Amino acid sequence: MAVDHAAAEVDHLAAERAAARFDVEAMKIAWAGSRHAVDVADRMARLVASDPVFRKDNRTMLSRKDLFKDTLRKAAHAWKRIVELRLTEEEASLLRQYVDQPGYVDLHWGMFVPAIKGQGTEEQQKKWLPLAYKFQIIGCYAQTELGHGSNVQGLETTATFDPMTDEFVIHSPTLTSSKWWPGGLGKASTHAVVYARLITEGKDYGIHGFIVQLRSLEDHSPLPGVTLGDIGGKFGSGAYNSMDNGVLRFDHVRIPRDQMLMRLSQVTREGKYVQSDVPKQLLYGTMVYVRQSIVADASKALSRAVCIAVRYSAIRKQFGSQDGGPETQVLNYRTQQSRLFPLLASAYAFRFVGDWLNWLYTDVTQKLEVKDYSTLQEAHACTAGLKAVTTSATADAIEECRKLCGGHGYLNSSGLPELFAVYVPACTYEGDNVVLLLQVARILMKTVSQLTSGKQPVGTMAYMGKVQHLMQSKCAVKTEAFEARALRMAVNCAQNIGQASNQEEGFYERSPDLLEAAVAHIQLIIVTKFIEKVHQDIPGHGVKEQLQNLCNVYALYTLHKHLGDFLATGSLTPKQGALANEQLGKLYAQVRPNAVALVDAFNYTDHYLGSVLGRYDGNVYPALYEEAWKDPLNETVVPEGYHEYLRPLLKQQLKLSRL
Ligand SMILES: CCCCCCCCCCCCCCCC(=O)SCCNC(=O)CCNC(=O)[C@H](O)C(C)(C)COP(=O)(O)OP(=O)(O)OC[C@H]1O[C@@H](n2cnc3c(N)ncnc32)[C@H](O)[C@@H]1OP(=O)(O)O
Ligand SMILES: Cc1cc2nc3c(=O)[nH]c(=O)nc-3n(C[C@H](O)[C@H](O)[C@H](O)COP(=O)(O)OP(=O)(O)OC[C@H]3O[C@@H](n4cnc5c(N)ncnc54)[C@H](O)[C@@H]3O)c2cc1C
Repeated sequence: MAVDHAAAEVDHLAAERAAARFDVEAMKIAWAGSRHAVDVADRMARLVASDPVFRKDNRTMLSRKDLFKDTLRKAAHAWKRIVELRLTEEEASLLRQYVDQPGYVDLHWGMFVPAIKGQGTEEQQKKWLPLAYKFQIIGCYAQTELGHGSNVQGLETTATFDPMTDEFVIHSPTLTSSKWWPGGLGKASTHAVVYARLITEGKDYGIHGFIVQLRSLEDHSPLPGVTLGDIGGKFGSGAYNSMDNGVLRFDHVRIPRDQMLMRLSQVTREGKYVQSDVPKQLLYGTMVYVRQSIVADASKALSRAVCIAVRYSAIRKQFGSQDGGPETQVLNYRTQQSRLFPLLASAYAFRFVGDWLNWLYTDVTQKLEVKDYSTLQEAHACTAGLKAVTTSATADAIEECRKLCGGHGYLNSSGLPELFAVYVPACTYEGDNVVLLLQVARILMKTVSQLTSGKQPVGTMAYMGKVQHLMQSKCAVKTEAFEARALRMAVNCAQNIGQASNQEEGFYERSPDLLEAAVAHIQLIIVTKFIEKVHQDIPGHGVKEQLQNLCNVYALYTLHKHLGDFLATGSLTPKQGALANEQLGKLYAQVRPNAVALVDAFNYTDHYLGSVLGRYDGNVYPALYEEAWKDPLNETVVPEGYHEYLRPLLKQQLKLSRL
């Protein structure tokens, strides 16, 4: 008798859900942060999913032009809904998230508005923000150039003050000074915050921000002296190609003096440069803001990939029966668990450290308002380091999830190829991850060098103050081992640098080790914040226990993966390392019955997930089958090109065989 495999698979997910040992609704709250957060997210996700304009299942089949137009249409429709329904800022930003299509709107709200808020004076904010809030202007963030991205101080665009006319002249003196990459610049933006070298009274004062109009507000044509366009197709089909990353050149474009963002420093009517009493690093404030939102974004991308891979692994069966009986769900294979469950634990870890980072950012911002700059370095180190570690781990994890889904994971309809292609530039934008980790390493070296002077490190570096204890002690398998590993790696680097002829040379020579020391420090932060989370009062049957398990999985997996560091620094013995690995295997067995419910707690709609493999109902095979027929190649039974290229070939073979 023919078995209806499809029906059996659906039942599988129901059985998985029934077997879970915790309250999924309560876990949804723990994941989202509050009952309110669950409800708002749920409402916005459903609003998007039920609206045909937000359809995205055909995205990978659209040409670049059609995809871009579709992005404009979705952005306009989203704005219309936001206005019609009078959505709050929180609701509007969730709605944009669930539309899930990168576009100019991300840069407008994500960087242009924050740059004006952070670096503009009150009058400048009063003038420009209402225009931006109502979309009467569209803005982007034009910092990176063809020749320089990481080295911000090396940018070449100039803004020369002309006291005769009270204007700045914005100019691109070389090809390499062309702005290159800014999202939304290529086709959509009317304005940009442009970063350029300020020159006044013949002196170069370095990089400053300027608001520059690029396109006419009448017909969208470029203003005189402005050359701009899109920089071309990017990695993957669909994916980040919905974004118009652009190129921009200026030929002596004049802007009024008051379009220099003047909160941090000013140029007077006479052309005098006046530095405010705020640290010049605040120029980098927009990047700090975006880096913290990128960390929050990492847990979203990772949880999506893991949700697809866990549900599909519960559906997919291979081997296990020689006599026609049921095969084994691939989720039951120990290897599948040891690859997948650490990623599930990482999604939760990144979610909680992202919440903490958001708290830190808010705290630092409030301190800045009362001119307390003491936590600026901590904010920079944490945002840069966490951005680097979470995005690298997430990009690798999405690719691992694709492999965990076998052949079907390679299909666009699995959602994983597009998710990877959209996500992977996060390792580069907003600061290349290596460059950012070296920033963390510099701060670590500074902290180590100050230990002897008795200066007590604070914040996430406070553990380094326990140097006497951590350099000597044998550690139990818990946070202390992570602290000892991070501190000892940093101290080793500092000692090696100290032996070089000069500090800079030593830093350069030791930079590969410094990267690893920075990663160790950031992983300590992630583990610590996860532990702090599970020590909180978390309501709901079994929820705290599940989070405790995942926290242990994250810590022990990280330990296992970097065992070399722990052993080389003597932070653990080989025996402890082996025990930790034993323990990890046992934890996987505890995660197994809860795995499907743990990804259900992310509360993603099928629309947002965008994956036939990750469907909530588990009805994978009919959906895969149906999806295949939608491909444009299947519009005709006999393919285009048959008469030109296949038929002559086949006929020729026939003639040859008759010879
Ligand atoms: C789908 C929808 C999703 C939406 C959800 C949201 C996601 C949103 C996605 C948006 C989509 C992509 C959007 C991409 C947008 C770009 O990519 S915009 C361009 C980003 N560009 C970068 O990140 C460039 C990276 N480079 C840099 O940040 C800096 O130049 C570097 C590397 C930090 C070097 O800075 P530097 O001033 O040359 O040199 P350095 O001597 O190292 O630093 C000087 C001092 O400043 C300090 N410092 C450096 N940086 C900072 C800082 N940021 N803060 C405070 N202090 C700092 C240093 O610690 C140092 O301190 P001291 O030792 O003197 O005390
Ligand atoms: C999708 C996307 C969107 C973007 N959006 C924007 C935007 O909206 N606005 C904007 O202004 N920019 C944007 N960017 C640009 C982005 O910020 C830069 O690409 C990024 O900062 C990296 O700089 P880079 O390209 O100069 O890389 P490079 O610095 O040239 O990196 C090349 C290699 O050199 C290494 N390297 C560089 N410096 C060092 C060092 N000191 N020590 C050791 N190794 C080093 C890097 O690790 C990397 O391996 C975007 C980029 C992408 C990919």
